Parts: sequence; structure tokens; C-alpha cells
Amino acid sequence: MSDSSSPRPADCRITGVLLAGGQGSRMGGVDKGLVELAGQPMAAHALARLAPQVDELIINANQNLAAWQAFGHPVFGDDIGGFAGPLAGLHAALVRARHPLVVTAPCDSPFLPADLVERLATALHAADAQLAVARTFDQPHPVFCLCRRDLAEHLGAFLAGGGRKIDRWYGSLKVVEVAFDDEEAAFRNINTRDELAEAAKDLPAGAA
Ligand SMILES: Nc1nc2c(ncn2[C@@H]2O[C@H](COP(=O)(O)OP(=O)(O)OP(=O)(O)O)[C@@H](O)[C@H]2O)c(=O)[nH]1
Ligand SMILES: [Mg+2]
Repeated sequence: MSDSSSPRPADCRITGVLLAGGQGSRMGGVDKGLVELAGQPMAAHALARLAPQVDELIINANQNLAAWQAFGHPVFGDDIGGFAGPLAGLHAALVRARHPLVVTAPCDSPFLPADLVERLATALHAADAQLAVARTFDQPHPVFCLCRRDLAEHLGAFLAGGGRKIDRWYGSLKVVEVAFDDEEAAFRNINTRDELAEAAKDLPAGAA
């Protein structure tokens, strides 16, 4: 992670936000990113992959804030309460990001692509879009997105009007979808204890 040494010009710099504000209900109501996977908290795997790709890293979490702070990055909760979904975390991130572009990744995707950010950014700029989102084949991955920080007001108005559905908000924007068909396995998402056990088989202990 770099700032003054970033190869990106200042107006193209990117804040990465790890989305970890969910309730982990399919895992029994745990703070999913803090659950151990191959000797590390699950979030450590995602953070290790995301950090080299961004110019600033921040964490959105709504519980166990001290444990999240131990990762050494700024931690903040949703501004609207009641676990309103990932858009609430994205909005809080847009408000706090130091850089003009913000990329999101969920805490439960420990294999995320090493070229996620570069490919989203290339597509965003080429299409002059407001938001770039990953997909593999016909499967969208809406919590892997890169968008412009100046969407904060637009998203704030959507949330204030009761909007919660990520697809609906994306539908109101100029969006470019970015195909990662060649990296489908990198989007593997760990939602249950069984999926956690399977993922552990594919990661050596202490791998993050
Ligand atoms: N900030 C914030 N993020 C959320 C919220 N709900 C889900 N997320 C995030 O959205 C991403 C995808 O969510 P899920 O995989 O469904 O995670 P989850 O909500 O913790 O898990 P389940 O309760 O089992 O659905 C994860 O990065 C979550 O942390 C929320 O209310 N606020
Ligand atoms: Mg998930």
C-alpha cells in the first residue's frame, strides 16, 4: 500500500474498503471476518490480497471494533443503524475515503483476485462509468465494485429514501460490468461453516 509513492496520479488514487459489517447469520450469527481460517482471521486473507492493490485501506465493521482495529487500518461502522446491508457500509466508506475512487471487497472472500482493482479501474476509466462491478459468466458480484467517491450524496439520498437493494442503486448509475471468467474461483464466498472447512483445505496454515 502506498501514498506519495503510488504510481497512480492523485485523481486516480483508490481507497479500499473491506466490508465486514454483516451479521454472519448463516454461520450462526458470528462476526464472520474474525472467524479463523488457516490460522488467521478470515478477513486477514482478504486484506492481504487487497492491500497491495490500493492506496489506502479502511475497514467497515459494526461489531467487535477493538478486534477489527488490531488489523492496523481505520475502522468505522455504518452511519445508519439496524444492519441495513452493504450499501450502508459503502456509504460510510464513501464519506470517509481519502481518495477519489473507492473499491469494495467483502471480508468473506479470502481468495480475491490479485488484479481485481486494476481490472475494475481500467474498465471504469475506459467506459467513463460511475461504477465498475465484477462478474463471472452470468453471476454478478456486487460487493466487488469500484466507484467514484462523489457518489456519496446520491447513495445517501437513496438510503434516506428507504432504498436498500444494491442492484436497484446500481440500476440508477452508469455501470460497467467487468468479466472475471478466468478467475471464477477467486470469488469464492464463505458463508457457512461447511464452506469455511472446505476453504481451509485449500489454504496452508498461516497463509494470509
Ligand atoms: N456495513 C454493512 N455491511 C453488511 C451488512 N450486511 C451485510 N454486509 C456485508 O455485505 C457483504 C455480503 O454479505 P453476506 O455474505 O450476506 O454477509 P453477512 O450478512 O455477514 O452474512 P449472512 O447474515 O449469513 O447473510 C459482506 O461483506 C458483509 O459484511 C450491513 O448491514 N452493513
Ligand atoms: Mg457472503
